[in-house]
Amino acid sequence: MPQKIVKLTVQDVRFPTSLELHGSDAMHTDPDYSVAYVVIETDQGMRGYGLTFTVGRGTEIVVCAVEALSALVIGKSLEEIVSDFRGFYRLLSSDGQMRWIGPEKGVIQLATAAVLNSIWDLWARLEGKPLWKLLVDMEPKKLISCIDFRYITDALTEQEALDILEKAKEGKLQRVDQMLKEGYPAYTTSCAWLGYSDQLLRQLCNDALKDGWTKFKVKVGADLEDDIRRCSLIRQMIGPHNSLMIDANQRWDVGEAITWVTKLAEYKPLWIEEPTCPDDILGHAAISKALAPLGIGVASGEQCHNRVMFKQFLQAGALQFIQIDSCRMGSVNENLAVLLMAHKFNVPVCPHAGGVGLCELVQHLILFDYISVSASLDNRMCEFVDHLHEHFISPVEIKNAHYMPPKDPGYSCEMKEASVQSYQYPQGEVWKQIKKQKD
Ligand SMILES: C[C@H](O)[C@@H](O)[C@@H](O)[C@H](O)C(=O)O
Ligand SMILES: [Mg+2]
Repeated sequence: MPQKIVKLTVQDVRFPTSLELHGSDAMHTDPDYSVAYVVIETDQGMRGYGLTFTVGRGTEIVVCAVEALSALVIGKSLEEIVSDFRGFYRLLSSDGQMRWIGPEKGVIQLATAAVLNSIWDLWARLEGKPLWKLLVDMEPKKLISCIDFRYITDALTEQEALDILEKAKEGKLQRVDQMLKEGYPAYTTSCAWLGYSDQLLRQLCNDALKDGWTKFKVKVGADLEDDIRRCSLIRQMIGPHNSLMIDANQRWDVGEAITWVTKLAEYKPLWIEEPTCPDDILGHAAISKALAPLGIGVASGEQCHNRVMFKQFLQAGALQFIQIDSCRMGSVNENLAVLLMAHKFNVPVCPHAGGVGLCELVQHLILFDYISVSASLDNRMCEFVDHLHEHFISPVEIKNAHYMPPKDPGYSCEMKEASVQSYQYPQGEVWKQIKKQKD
């Protein structure tokens, strides 16, 4: 019996993380981690859950965009959608009256991600598999049929994508077993948000070392003296062999990025993340070239709009680490394209995660990448941030600094009903209290 989607709801759910400066960086000094939370329902009572991550006030705009897209979803059956998923992706991303406000970028692409994430979740639930397993078990031809190759065939053809997936069939079962036993390597960003005091940073870093973390990311970019002090402190605590990454969240101009990072080179960062404007492909290429002799790579992607931008970053040799994001681009469909392109260009994928639900979602994609695409763990790791997992029905499981593969069917982003109620903006209890205290 086909599952016809008869309902789509979207909610504005915000967490007051700015109160303790969790998530703060050189550009987002007081973020309230938020989601546009989507629930779709079929005529047979099945549900799919999806979300996109946003920050604070921006959420209400994303919610409007999801509402605008909902008419394209309601009335379709899941079978109809997944039998031509490429076509459905195009329907959402190329709607003649809405593509003007994108195309495939910004608010409308965040909304597309939320909607498509809920469809992938529903599909995986109906197959009784966690999303990563749905992808891993899917025949290459079917996987390819989910990807829109428009604008990327000069970098990756369908045939090349198929060949990559066919080739990676070798050793796949062993890699599934390995992941189930060991999990996928992770790094932590939780210790060193920009707004944290040195004392807190020290304490969190100490705890993380005790918990077996070996890779740490530090926020930089607002004040050079602060950065020198914080990087030196962390490097001293973690020792010479653990990894340190730094993240400027787009703070600098190109020349400034090169000078600033050169001054931090003695702390041996593996990468500088988002040194400049996320749209500046040639700028990133220039920074990469200047920092290569220092052994520092450039990473970016959490605010990279779409597969076309990633294509150009790869073609220009502008990034040494590709940071896919489960909610910024057009969901699994578009991320599959980027994983395959990154493989062709031989650039490791180290996903962006954190926020609300980003770890829950992206772990599926990186497991798929290892098992079915890259077959390598060299220079690869997935971000982890230890906030807000308690609001999810199937939260991530971290063991010994590794993501353990999720077992529950779906895409892991169903939230607890009580959390959605309390944190809904502005009517949730938590926000009412905050307002009362302010008044
Ligand atoms: C506002 C957010 O916390 C960002 O700072 C965060 O996503 C960050 O760039 C990261 O790499 O985790
Ligand atoms: Mg970042």
